[in-house]
Amino acid sequence: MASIELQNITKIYSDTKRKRDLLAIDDVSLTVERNEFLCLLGSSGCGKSTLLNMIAGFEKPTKGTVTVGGKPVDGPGADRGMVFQQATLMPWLPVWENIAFHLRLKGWRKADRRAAAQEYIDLVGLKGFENHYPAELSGGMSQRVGIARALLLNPQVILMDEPFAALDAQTKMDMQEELVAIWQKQRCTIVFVTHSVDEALVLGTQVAVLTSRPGRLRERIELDLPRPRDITSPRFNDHKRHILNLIREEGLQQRQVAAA
Ligand SMILES: Nc1ncnc2c1ncn2[C@@H]1O[C@H](COP(=O)(O)OP(=O)(O)OP(=O)(O)O)[C@@H](O)[C@H]1O
Repeated sequence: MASIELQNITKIYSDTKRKRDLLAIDDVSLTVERNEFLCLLGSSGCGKSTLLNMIAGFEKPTKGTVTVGGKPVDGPGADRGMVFQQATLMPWLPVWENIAFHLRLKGWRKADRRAAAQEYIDLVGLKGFENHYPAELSGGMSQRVGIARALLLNPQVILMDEPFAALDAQTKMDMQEELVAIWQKQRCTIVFVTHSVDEALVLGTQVAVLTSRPGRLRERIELDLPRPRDITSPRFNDHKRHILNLIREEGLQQRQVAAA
């Protein structure tokens, strides 16, 4: 059974201030198989976050259906973990309590929460920082906490919305490598939003390229590249050239529409 299925998804936002509707997503159908790492790629405003938020259950499609593990999505659920661009940690709680926060809501005892958190603290490389507070962490460390928090409930699916966008180049590369290692170890399905072609090619098993607004599925590309990815290899660059051409065509079409 597919992990995620989007069937003929359309999303229209009502812009009440300007008294008009905005077609954000137009008839997108997409299947994500179990253990796949799908990168959603497209220009700013093409609807990547909107699609992700519909899988998360934060937004409802205007038309179409979203199912995860065969069940229709009708709101957020523990089967889907979410990682945002900013880690949104609770500043008054130490690292381990931030990671195990869901367990606190479920009424787990402190010692059990602490033990459950440790496994994920080790997994994301935060050993030694268990009792640090968010203000004492770097951007990359905060994102590690966010990833550990999402993994703790052992979700089928992890949804990531540009989680490394605010990090410096070196930390970003390190985090990408770590994320691939975690994904290989945990065997979960990841949908990862990015506007970086390189990031999509380094991470994904597949890339879904969206058109400029309204977001439609322009092309889905299977990445048959060995890991770790060699960003200088001819095959990597063939994919990159192809995707950049698609994005360039999109930009051109958008400018022609705007000028008409
Ligand atoms: N809650 C909302 N109400 C109204 N319009 C919205 C809402 N959320 C998003 N939009 C609009 O829908 C379109 C798609 O937005 P979305 O954030 O999904 O794009 P994106 O591809 O993730 O962009 P970016 O890469 O810049 O984050 C945009 O035009 C945006 O203004």
